[in-house]
Amino acid sequence: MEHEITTDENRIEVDSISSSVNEKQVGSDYEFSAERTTKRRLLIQRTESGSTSAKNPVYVEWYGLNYSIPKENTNTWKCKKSSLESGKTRLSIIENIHGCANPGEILAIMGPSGCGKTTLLNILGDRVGNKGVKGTITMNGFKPTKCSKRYVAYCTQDDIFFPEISVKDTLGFTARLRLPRDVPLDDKLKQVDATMQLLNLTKSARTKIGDNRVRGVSGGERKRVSIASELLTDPSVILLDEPTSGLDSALALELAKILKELAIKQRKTIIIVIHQPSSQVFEIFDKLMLMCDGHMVYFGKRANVADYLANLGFKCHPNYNLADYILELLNDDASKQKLIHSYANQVRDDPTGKKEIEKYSRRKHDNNNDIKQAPVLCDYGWEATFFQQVSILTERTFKQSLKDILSTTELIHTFAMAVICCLIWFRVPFTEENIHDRTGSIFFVVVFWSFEPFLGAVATLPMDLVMLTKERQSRSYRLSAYFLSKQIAELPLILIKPALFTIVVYWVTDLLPDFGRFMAYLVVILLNTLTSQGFGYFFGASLLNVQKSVSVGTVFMLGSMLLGGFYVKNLPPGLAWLKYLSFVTYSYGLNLQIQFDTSKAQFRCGSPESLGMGQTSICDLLGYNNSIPGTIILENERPTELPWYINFIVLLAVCIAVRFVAYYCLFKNTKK
Ligand SMILES: Nc1ncnc2c1ncn2[C@@H]1O[C@H](COP(=O)(O)OP(=O)(O)OP(=O)(O)O)[C@@H](O)[C@H]1O
Repeated sequence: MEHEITTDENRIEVDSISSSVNEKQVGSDYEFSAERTTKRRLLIQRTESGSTSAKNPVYVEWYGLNYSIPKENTNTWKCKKSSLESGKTRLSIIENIHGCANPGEILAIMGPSGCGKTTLLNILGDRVGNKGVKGTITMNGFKPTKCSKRYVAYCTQDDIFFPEISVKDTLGFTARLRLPRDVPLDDKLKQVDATMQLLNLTKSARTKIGDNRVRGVSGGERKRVSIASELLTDPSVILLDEPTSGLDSALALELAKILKELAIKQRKTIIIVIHQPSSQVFEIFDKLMLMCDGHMVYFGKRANVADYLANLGFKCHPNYNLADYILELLNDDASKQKLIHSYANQVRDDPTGKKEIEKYSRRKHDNNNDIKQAPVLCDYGWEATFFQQVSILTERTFKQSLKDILSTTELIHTFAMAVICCLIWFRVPFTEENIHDRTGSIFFVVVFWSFEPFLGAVATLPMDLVMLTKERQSRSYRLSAYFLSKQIAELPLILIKPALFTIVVYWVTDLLPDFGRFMAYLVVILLNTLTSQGFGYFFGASLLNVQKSVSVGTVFMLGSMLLGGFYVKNLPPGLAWLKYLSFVTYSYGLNLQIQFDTSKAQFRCGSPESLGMGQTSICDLLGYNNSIPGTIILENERPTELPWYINFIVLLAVCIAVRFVAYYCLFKNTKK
């Protein structure tokens, strides 16, 4: 044994455990040795003195917790009864749960799959809202507030990250957003390095996180990044949902030891949901809560569980892993019923479990009266100022969106469309018979740069939602900072493709050879791109579902295209106003004005042969000898009579307004 760590309740010989594990695990990418143990200890000690959690330990207690969800078409008597009581059929997910977790300890929650462990953790981490939740949760004896939630870190079962960002950057952004604002940036980055070393992530620091589309770090490394990003913020309470899944046994044990040392040295309160811990990991836990079918089966010291079970007639063989044995019992119908009833019987005089947890909570017994009786307070509403939030999030969004918006596939796609347009409309002559080709190319480019940015934007908000929710729940930043940074970061990226496309296609298809007109045409295409991107954000924010927003948004875009003035010149009587609702009308109208409303636009008169059967030349009709002025064509082609500046102002106003509406929808939809 190298060293002993003493808690108030029991002595845990953390390092004696390590000696029984193979020093070098075959197939593991992990250095597991005495050297590693020393390193871990040094890293934790280095942060020990400056630890926020050490200064703000938090005692978490909960009692009488119930959670139910609406359920339709159920025939069970239980649901019928609750239906009568509440006027609604409800399904109970967890019932009458109580427990407590003290600073310096690890509480493990175990039970078979689907028994309600994650639900309980979600409730403790305030991730389910108030609907359907009954019971009391306290932090240092007070109800949790927005402020106290900042002291709670929740490491979810699913690791949620931006796939294109590297491990180090991911942790760096978290540190900059969530570490106290008075900590200098250098120290925040040092903290990132220390946390990466602690979780052995230094080797993969520059590797992107990845996902099922992008190859990145391994599953175990991603899990460690997830844990690192929570540990980094130095929380007083850490909730971890299956942190060891995807880790090999050596890594799982090392992680358990890191958590144990953090708990003891930094006075952290750790609650961990775990499926099947090895016996060494199991030994590290201080308290244990067993659940089955939404009920409690045991709450108390981990060291006492074997005796508790033995007294009920379930004696574990000394050579058998106790954790495995417990799960076997909880998966067996007869034994689980006995265990549920025994526990219910034990607390029958204490229906909410309040008295029971007083036995185990050290809140009233620990020495520091100031802390244990105080609510959890914080100095600022947010760790980073609004402008810091915007700048950090802009940098992060830019890094991620750069790979999404300007990916090779996207660039090839734009290049291919430019080639097709150049081939189809190569040097369209300024002749009467080619007027339709010219207006067709103008319309197509407007429509292309409506659909392309729309489809790119419509999915981003629903896809960011999980990350947004996770980070907003830990009060990392304001929603307005997120939305503003998204606009700033994506603005230059979204404009690059239409700009390149227009530069090439404009000159190859031989639109009006006038630089000023070209620039005006380009500005309209870019403004049109931003407007349709804004509509993408709007549909994404209002429906927050990729499939639904794409479906509804596509109908809107097709409607805008049909009303844009190219396909239908004369709408049915009474419906002519509809064209003013389409932003394409304004962009297309503007570009027609740019191309035709000038004396430079002259179109050679066509002959009866070149115009085709039955076509009468405009020159013959209006008495032009050689060429038709563009203004005459504009009269016939343009979708509205509006002057160019009105078209421009309306397009600009729609572009800005739709973003405000999108933000409002996002705000409404993400508000609890
Ligand atoms: N919002 C919900 N809607 C429908 N069912 C739900 C909801 N929340 C929880 N449940 C159900 O409640 C039960 C408990 O779920 P929970 O995720 O808490 O289980 P668990 O013990 O964490 O399982 P696992 O170990 O497999 O993750 C499951 O049967 C789940 O399907």
